[in-house]
Amino acid sequence: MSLVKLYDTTLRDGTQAEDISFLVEDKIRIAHKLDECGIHYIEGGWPGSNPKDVTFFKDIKKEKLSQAKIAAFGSTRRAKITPDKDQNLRTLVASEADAVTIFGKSWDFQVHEALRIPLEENLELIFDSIEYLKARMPEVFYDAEHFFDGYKSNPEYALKTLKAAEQGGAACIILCDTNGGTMPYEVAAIVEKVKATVSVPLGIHTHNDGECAVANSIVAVQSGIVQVQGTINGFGERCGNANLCSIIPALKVKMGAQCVSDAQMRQLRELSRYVYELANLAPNKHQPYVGNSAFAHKGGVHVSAIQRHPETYEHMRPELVGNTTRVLVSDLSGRANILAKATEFNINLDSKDPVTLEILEDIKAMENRGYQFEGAEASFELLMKRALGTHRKFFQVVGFRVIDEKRHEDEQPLSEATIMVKVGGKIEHTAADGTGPVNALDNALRKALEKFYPKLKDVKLHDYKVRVLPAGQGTASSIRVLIESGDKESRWGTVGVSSNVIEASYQALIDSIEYKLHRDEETGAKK
Ligand SMILES: CC(=O)SCCNC(=O)CCNC(=O)[C@H](O)C(C)(C)COP(=O)(O)OP(=O)(O)OC[C@H]1O[C@@H](n2cnc3c(N)ncnc32)[C@H](O)[C@@H]1OP(=O)(O)O
Ligand SMILES: CC(=O)C(=O)O
Repeated sequence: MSLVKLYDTTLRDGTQAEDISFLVEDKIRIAHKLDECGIHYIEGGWPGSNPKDVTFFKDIKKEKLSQAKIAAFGSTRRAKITPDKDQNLRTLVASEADAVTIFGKSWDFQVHEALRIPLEENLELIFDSIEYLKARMPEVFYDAEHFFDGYKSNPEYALKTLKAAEQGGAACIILCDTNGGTMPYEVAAIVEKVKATVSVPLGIHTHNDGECAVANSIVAVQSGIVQVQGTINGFGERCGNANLCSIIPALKVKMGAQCVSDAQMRQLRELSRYVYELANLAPNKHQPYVGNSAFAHKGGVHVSAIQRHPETYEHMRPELVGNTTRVLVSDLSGRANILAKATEFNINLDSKDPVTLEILEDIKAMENRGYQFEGAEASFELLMKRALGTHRKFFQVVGFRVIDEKRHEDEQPLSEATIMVKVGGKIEHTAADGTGPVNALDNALRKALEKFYPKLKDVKLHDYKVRVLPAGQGTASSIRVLIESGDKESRWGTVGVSSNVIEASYQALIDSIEYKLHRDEETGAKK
């Protein structure tokens, strides 16, 4: 299959998503990453919309990209004025972008309702806006907005709008499923009709309202489309755009199409996470191809089989997109899960070793009480060490007390914790306050232990999640606390369960500190 050009609109349509906004500096950084990953066109924004997008086009001119072209976005001219008087078209030219993309109406209903102009006049808008830009810009693309809905409503008129774009000189006409409700079989049939009418190369731009954006893009490529528009992680207006993180491997691995190199595709997971990070959003762990769970195996039958051959439960090798196979441990585990985890932690276990069965039974009993080890791999590693007798007790908590006090209804509550620990025969008794009882307990515990283990100063609490487990007993039901801690080298998760939230937090905090001390000892890190 021939080359499919990738056109990324994360910086324009991506920012039309609720919760997503990028600073100009973020946009420049993302543009560099997209360029490194082999994206052919990067739509930087709509310069006629806001000063930030104008600045992006000014600033990106000073940057050196290895291959990507920068595209500016806008609409056809407004009615009743000539293109040279249209501020939007003028700012597109002033952007000095490598390419320009304008959208225009294909659907008679939109012309009547959104533009409120005669159908013929819309054809003029499309034709002369493109003609004007074509004379001034290196490359002009035409986004045929609502094309599929327009075609279904009035095929003759929808095709006429494309003819106007072709006559105006568009280098590529992009068929848009703007409302995102088109089905894959409709895309295939309509693209065939378009190919019989226009000879300009075609592109596709789909939205995900019917959950078919990726499928629709793939079908369009199968039907001969040569440009695919989409966004990283599928960010975009309403339910989002076609997700390039899924489209790229689908094109390369499944369809044998050329788009980016193998090395560039291996950066896809990193690119996905980079964009989440700059958007200040947590990555979607269940995202196909690049998510943490995309190649994570939980069922014992699956884990046993993938160890015999990964293709038994993986549709492709995760390394191709920079991802990895993961094995989860839960009450759905069998011996294979435990053995795989042991290997990951450099622990020697045999499937026939009674310890393996003991660990498996412990896990199932603990999960039954509400523990969950999927996000708490550090607690699981400690559990294995306890079963194997390799767990070392670095300290002993003799006791603790947490006080939460509100002295006046207008005052913030005060939290204070005192703790007594024993390390190698020495007793340490400390107190600390905190923004809440758990924070106070964490501060007191670390204050007591830092004297003996100064590296604990590096440990930070990154995430704290509390889940009330369904028991139907109101405040007497069990509480599960999941903590994510980290130091300069890595992050790790621990878990605690109790009917008392402080006790559950305490268990997770103790595991976190014990994990850090074990790991430092094993890696030879200085106290
Ligand atoms: C399918 C898509 O995703 S298209 C991209 C959508 N993205 C955005 O809208 C984000 C950026 N937009 C903006 O900053 C603003 O909407 C602007 C600056 C572009 C325009 O702002 P305003 O002039 O205040 O117009 P408003 O936002 O109300 O939009 C309606 C106007 O757009 C016009 N319009 C809509 N589509 C088109 C089109 N394809 N060609 C020409 N004009 C169009 C309408 O006719 C209407 O103009 P009118 O009020 O003179 O009749
Ligand atoms: C152009 C565009 O963003 C759309 O039609 O959805």
